[in-house]
Amino acid sequence: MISVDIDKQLGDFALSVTFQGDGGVTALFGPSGSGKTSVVGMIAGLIKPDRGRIVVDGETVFDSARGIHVPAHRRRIGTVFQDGRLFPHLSVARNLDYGRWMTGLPRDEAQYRHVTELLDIAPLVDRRPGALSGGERQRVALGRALLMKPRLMLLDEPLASLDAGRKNEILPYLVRLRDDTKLPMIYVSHDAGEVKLLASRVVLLDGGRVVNSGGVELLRSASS
Ligand SMILES: Nc1ncnc2c1ncn2[C@@H]1O[C@H](COP(=O)(O)OP(=O)(O)OP(=O)(O)O)[C@@H](O)[C@H]1O
Repeated sequence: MISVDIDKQLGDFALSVTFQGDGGVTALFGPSGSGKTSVVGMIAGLIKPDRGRIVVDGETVFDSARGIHVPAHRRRIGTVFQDGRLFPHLSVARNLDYGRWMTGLPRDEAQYRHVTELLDIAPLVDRRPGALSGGERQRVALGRALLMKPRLMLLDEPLASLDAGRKNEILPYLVRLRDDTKLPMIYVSHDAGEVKLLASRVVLLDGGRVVNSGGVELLRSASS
């Protein structure tokens, strides 16, 4: 489903990462500074690797040897960051529509209804992000990513900015999203509990390298 083999020098930090993800949730797990966000940025198309290859759903989106670097908005990858990154001056409805519009897709009313119901965000559509709780903002960010009909979801610590109560409020939505959409996902976290709940595969990163990969049982011996 996704295959990553990339090298990138970021200042003094050398990143060299190879892994494959299946159709389920693949967690990128590792301590702060291990390179998780940089890997996400390269899969999303926001950072260009120095060398390597990234294949998503059978399409090569980056290949240094063949000079392929598909721009981020053409990768059909839904990305959700820790802080949601909603546009503060746009209503929730317009935020939701943004990803779809950017990718040039026609509006799909049935999908819009389904996604807003799945995430319980229909009652929020007239508000601006400033009038939402942190958890509501993340649900809108998830909805915006889903509405661009991605073939892969990249979730970069989507719960990290939330307190424990809000985390527990959002986790069931992530489980629902995983089970309902069946979209492959890359889930970045340094919270072993979240990863055990959501992921089917774990890729352990440390110092810009993959130090192990396999099932969630790997987390028994890993520190968070
Ligand atoms: N543009 C850059 N220039 C120089 N160094 C960078 C750059 N981007 C990232 N780095 C360094 O690369 C390393 C990995 O950073 P990255 O944000 O990918 O780690 P992370 O595992 O996501 O960390 P965290 O869990 O704290 O978000 C860090 O040492 C960081 O300082």
